[in-house]
Amino acid sequence: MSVAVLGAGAFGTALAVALAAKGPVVLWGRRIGWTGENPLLPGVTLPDAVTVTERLAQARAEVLLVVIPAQALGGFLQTHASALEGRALVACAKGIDLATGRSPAGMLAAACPAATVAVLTGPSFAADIARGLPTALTLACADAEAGHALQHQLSTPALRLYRTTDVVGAELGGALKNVIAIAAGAAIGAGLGDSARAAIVTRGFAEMARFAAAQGAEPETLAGLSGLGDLILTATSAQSRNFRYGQALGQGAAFDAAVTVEGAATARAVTRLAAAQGIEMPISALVAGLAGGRIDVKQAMELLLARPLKEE
Ligand SMILES: NC(=O)C1=CN([C@@H]2O[C@H](COP(=O)(O)OP(=O)(O)OC[C@H]3O[C@@H](n4cnc5c(N)ncnc54)[C@H](OP(=O)(O)O)[C@@H]3O)[C@@H](O)[C@H]2O)C=CC1
Ligand SMILES: O=C(CO)COP(=O)(O)O
Repeated sequence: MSVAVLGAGAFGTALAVALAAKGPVVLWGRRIGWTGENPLLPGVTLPDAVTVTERLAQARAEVLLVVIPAQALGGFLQTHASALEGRALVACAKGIDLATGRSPAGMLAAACPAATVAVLTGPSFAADIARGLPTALTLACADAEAGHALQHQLSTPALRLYRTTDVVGAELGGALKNVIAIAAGAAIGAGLGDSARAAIVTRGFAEMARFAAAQGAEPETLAGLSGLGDLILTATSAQSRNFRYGQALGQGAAFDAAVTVEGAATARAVTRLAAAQGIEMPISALVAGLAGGRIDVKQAMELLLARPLKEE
């Protein structure tokens, strides 16, 4: 099986490094301005088995891992969908597209109807994967047979993939945990304490599960690696860009706009979808307000605490 990774950011590069343990990997980026070490993944030297290219035609593999941020994926597909058609496409981004309300796998399936679409998601920092640290992820594919094959093709001794056919649940867990991680970071940044963070993470998980169930996801998927597992990682680690962005909001500090923070746009996208479906997502709505600069953390907390008392 041949593998190519599309998107040479931190995560794409890390996945290419990990999969190079099993054979040659092509890593495609639209503008590779580096040699030897990707500045988005400092300290990681590429193995010889990884070929880096700016020519998409060189990424002619059977399995393509698509690791382009959710809000950029639509633009990429507009130009390049025909080059991806008919292959096994593994969506690795975590978000919901603001323009269409679709998940990355949904966007791939719409753009490439003859492709087999799967999802790779779960708790994993690029730096950990690239260093070969043990990691467990979820491989989701509606086609159980194809999912089984991909699970084995993409697992390595350090990267252990569990499989599911619940694509919707796996993707929503990964997208929504970023939103809640921003809220957790904001609470810590504003000095509200670890107890407040635990409350936000737990109530945030409740709204993740509520929204996902309404889209047809299995509750077990949300409670697994792709949902709760990734929420725990992202809401508790300063390695997370979403958490750090939230922290900056809580501190009233500036944050580098060039850093990928999927949860900011996803908060807006999910708030819009939830409102249209009558689903209550108070924390996500407040994160959308915070990210849009419409409210500050103090106002957000006042609004949360003023909500009517209710059953858990
Ligand atoms: N980093 C991590 O630890 C993890 C990340 N993820 C997910 O992976 C996805 C990618 O994140 P990550 O790699 O970290 O992000 P980075 O910010 O490190 O890199 C993003 C990459 O996407 C490229 N890109 C942006 N727009 C396009 C486009 N239109 N066409 C082609 N390439 C494009 C950028 O290229 P350019 O420099 O040219 O703009 C850049 O190389 C996100 O959804 C993230 O949530 C998932 C798990 C872990
Ligand atoms: O998805 C991730 C960990 O599983 C990476 O999180 P950040 O994008 O917040 O860094």
